[in-house]
Amino acid sequence: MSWDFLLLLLALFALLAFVVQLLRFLRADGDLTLLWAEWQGRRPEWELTDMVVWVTGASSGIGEELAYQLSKLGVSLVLSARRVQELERVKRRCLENGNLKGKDILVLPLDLTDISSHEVATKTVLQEFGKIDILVNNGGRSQRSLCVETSLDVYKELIKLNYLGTVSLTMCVLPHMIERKQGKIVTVNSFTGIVSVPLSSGYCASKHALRGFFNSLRAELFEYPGIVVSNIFPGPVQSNIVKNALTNDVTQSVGSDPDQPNKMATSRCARLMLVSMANDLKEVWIGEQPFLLVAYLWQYMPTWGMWLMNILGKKIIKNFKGGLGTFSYANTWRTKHD
Ligand SMILES: NC(=O)c1ccc[n+]([C@@H]2O[C@H](COP(=O)([O-])OP(=O)(O)OC[C@H]3O[C@@H](n4cnc5c(N)ncnc54)[C@H](O)[C@@H]3O)[C@@H](O)[C@H]2O)c1
Repeated sequence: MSWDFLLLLLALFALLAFVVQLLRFLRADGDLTLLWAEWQGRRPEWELTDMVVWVTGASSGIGEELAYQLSKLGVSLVLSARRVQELERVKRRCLENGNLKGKDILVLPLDLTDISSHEVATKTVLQEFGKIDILVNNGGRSQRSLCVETSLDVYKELIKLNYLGTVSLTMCVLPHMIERKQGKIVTVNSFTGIVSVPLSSGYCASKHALRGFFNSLRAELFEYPGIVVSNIFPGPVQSNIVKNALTNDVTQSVGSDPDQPNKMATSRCARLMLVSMANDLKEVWIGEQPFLLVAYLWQYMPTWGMWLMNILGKKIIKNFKGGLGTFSYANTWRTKHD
């Protein structure tokens, strides 16, 4: 066999390996660090047991599903949102399907916009369980309205809830984590904290603000390597986020979500969040294609990302005005993961 032939074989093999990796990447539903952690990293079942985990927005969607998966890991859970009956329902399901006893779950009603209540809520958790290992800043609301038609009250509400409410609760919990020199602050951001999309200007602004705040906070906590500040950026996930999204009027919500079947399963998103927590990942992207690729494009080639968004934006706005799902343009090229 000649050297030329051997080199050709080697080149073909390298090309094949590259194509396989590219295809894997195109089917990925998380960033590569996260998928590596899921494959080779620490498992939530080993790492997160015996922890006290406080989840805001636990009455619905991602927070609710996270509560169910956490309840199977043997953690102590604090469930917060505004509606007590909904939290009690989630608690009952956690007890039915998980490994916890009634005393392991605290239902703690909390309105993120009622900032004056956050200190008392934090003290209540500490009195009940003596520590907070993980704060999951998950509660929030989205928006579907054109900027030019939107009342300033909508912007105020989104910043008050998504940004200031989250910052305020974090500031209440932080001194306790600093005292213990350990803890995890996990904030559910969004792809819209990276990519700016039409119809969500106030929501994008609140999520971009969260990204800036928590990245600065992490840098300030350099003396406390045991405190992990983790930002989770999901793409579209099945939940009530669009149904409850604000419109151009702060008293009105959207009320329905035609896109629901086209989104990532809530259970998959929650599982990848647990993997991130177990592996102390600091920036985590979770989403199906093509949304994940759009996030990569926006982050690494912003001019192309903005060019693409101008094209998609027209379609998104047209769909919204026609009462269709805003993502229906993406249905032809989606990966499906359970
Ligand atoms: N579902 C998605 O497509 C998606 C994508 C990216 C990011 N997110 C983020 O995920 C988080 C969870 O949203 P979801 O998708 O599960 O939606 P959801 O509407 O199903 O759940 C939102 C939760 O936040 C709570 N909440 C709303 N206002 C509150 C307030 N004033 N005080 C306390 N709690 C309040 C709700 O009661 C609910 O429990 C949000 O921060 C959202 O921005 C969602």
